[in-house]
Amino acid sequence: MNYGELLEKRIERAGQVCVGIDPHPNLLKKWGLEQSAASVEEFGLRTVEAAADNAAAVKPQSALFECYGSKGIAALERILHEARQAGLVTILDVKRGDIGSTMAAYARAYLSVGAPLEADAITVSPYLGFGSLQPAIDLAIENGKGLYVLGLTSNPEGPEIQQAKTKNGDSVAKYVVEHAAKVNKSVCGNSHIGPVGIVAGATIGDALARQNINLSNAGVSILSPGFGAQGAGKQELARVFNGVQEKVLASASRSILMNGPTVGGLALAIQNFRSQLFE
Ligand SMILES: O=c1ccn([C@@H]2O[C@H](COP(=O)(O)O)[C@@H](O)[C@H]2O)c(=O)[nH]1
Repeated sequence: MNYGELLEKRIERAGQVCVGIDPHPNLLKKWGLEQSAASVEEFGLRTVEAAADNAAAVKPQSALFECYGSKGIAALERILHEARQAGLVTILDVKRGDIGSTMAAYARAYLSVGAPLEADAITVSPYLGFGSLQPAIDLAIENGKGLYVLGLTSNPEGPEIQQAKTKNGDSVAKYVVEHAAKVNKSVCGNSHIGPVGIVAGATIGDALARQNINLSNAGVSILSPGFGAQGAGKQELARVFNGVQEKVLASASRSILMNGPTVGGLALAIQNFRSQLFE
């Protein structure tokens, strides 16, 4: 099964919702956990349990595990493994991007079958040139994995680069989307979700329309952070993604995780997030 098929199947069952696993120090404290690798593992596993029946995907934030060194990475490995066992789509938010030869190694680290940090998809940065991502694209296609390329990120600093104009007058973000669409078309004709998705924050206002970015025929899954703690809600989902809402995988971390530490509290928060956006 390729990434698009996996995601579609899971969304059909549990909705267009992704739960971020971001064990920030203040959340660990709120959950009554100390700051340690064992705690972030506990934090992640409880979140996975809560998401298992209520979300399509989980998105661990790699940085918040890397803080704890090798033990934090081991915790991340276990969480990714358990999430995949639970049938969740795993998107590792690791925002990798490097020259092609190194990108190939990053791709092997996350997108190889049986790798310790194997995920179903990862986030990648196109700012060394879209072509630098080719080794990751190739491995994703080979192994039925996915990539989410940073297109229009949810943070306020994003537009200065992402919405800057390229030589032909189009924005960098439009260029990124067009390249993603080209890959998806070559793999699956754009009628289904292809291996290359786009990160587009729910906080970007009318950026898609202003830059004439068409996501409807691009074969992309749209990973959309910005909900909850960053301020976006149902109105933004409708306005920002007018006409392409069915492609959105809405992601929230802190606004859900603040409802821990119990699995029941987290599960309810995920259900509420889903119903507030999609019902
Ligand atoms: O454009 C982007 C890309 C990634 N993120 C990541 O998503 C979560 C958001 O957390 P919240 O607590 O829901 O704000 C976090 O891991 C970011 O690194 C993003 O916010 N925007």
